[in-house]
Amino acid sequence: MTVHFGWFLGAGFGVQGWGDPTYGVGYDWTQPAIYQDAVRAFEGAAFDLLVIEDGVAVPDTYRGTAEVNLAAARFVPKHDPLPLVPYLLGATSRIGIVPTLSASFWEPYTAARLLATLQHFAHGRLGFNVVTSGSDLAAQNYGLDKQVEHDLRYDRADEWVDVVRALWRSWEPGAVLEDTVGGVYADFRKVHTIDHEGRFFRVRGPLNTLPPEEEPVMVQAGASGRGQAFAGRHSDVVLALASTPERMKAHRDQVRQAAADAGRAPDSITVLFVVNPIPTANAEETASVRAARAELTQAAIDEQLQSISYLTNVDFARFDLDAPLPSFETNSNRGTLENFVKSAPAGSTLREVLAARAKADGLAIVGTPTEVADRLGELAEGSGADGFLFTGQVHPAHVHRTLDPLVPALRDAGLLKRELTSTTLRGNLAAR
Ligand SMILES: Cc1cc2nc3c(=O)[nH]c(=O)nc-3n(C[C@H](O)[C@H](O)[C@H](O)COP(=O)(O)O)c2cc1C
Repeated sequence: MTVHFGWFLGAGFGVQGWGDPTYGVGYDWTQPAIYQDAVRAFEGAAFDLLVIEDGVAVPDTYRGTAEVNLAAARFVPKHDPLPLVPYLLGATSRIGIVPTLSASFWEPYTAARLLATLQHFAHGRLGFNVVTSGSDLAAQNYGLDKQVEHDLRYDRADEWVDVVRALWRSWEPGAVLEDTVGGVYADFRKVHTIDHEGRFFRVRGPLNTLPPEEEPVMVQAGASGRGQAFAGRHSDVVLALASTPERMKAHRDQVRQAAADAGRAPDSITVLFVVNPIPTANAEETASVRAARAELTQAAIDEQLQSISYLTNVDFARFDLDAPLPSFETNSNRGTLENFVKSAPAGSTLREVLAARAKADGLAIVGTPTEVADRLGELAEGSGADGFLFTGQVHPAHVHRTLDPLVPALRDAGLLKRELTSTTLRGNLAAR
């Protein structure tokens, strides 16, 4: 049986290919062209969607400085993904395009209007990845001293989604008459205020543009219990990280239970796992790729620590690498911290955690194209996963190094469909 495939652009609309020997050769990451080339390749491969990550801060949590992040172009610089969307839509005709929006920093009215406009351009191919933005640094760009409490962010996001959808429904179907004889563009009886007065938002409505015929697909990646409850209530698609069939199954079961708890059909949510396939030519290359990835150099330590520091708002430079990692809580990405800590047995030192993460393939699936396809087949079968998002930058060489060998192997394995049968994202997600 085929499953869904897509691409998660983890670097966002940011620097692509820094560190690769061909960085910047014949392309400019600040311009739309390489993203258009990449999305054409994804559509040609019959991938259902492209998700574009986003964040709104320059990380300087690790060692109290932005030095490592700026030197390695990690999380920064990054363009706003929304202006890229029309370029990607213009380059394609079937694949879904999913930019990220923050329910913590966007007014629901602004989001509802912007997404409605883009969905008209997209003819049903738009999605939106809703995040609650755990970073204190981001909060400080929006007038706060620090980010509001974790679960409260999701309470606010719940109301945010309700308001966005109420605005999309503020025009009844059939409101637009375009009656040129009678001189009536739209029927005022079918366009309603929403008069929302909630805990976090006051919005009168109605939306001052036409709602799209098909509402954009809501995507979400919360991993904590509260994050999953939010997804269970509202999401069409859930993105998740897990590397074994058992963990994938557990995560998927939790999300489906959250949907049931919210009175929705569990099948109404498509759960996609993010993986990093690394196709190799043979066993020898597989071994050397694994060995290189397992080496805990200072650069590799910095790479792991800058990332976990930013994602948890905690400077990991303050922990002794050779002492057991103390237990602590984060108000930021709870699920991310839990995954990090669980990478090694309880009581492990920070260095042991980092080493275990470097050594384990994690999200990486290293092997020949057939081995990668077989592994994805096992993961899908063992977990019931609805599909996978490949993560990686859209450096042109990287896209082709990944897709050219893997697409035929995935098709041979019966996992990847040959074409997108629908012209809408909902339609493609409903088809297998
Ligand atoms: C695949 C994936 C993609 C994500 N994309 C973003 C993103 O673009 N921007 C962002 O601020 N957070 C992003 N997140 C973070 C999640 O929205 C969420 O905060 C995180 O998984 C922790 O879950 P929790 O908030 O329930 O604790 C992503 C997480 C995952 C697993």
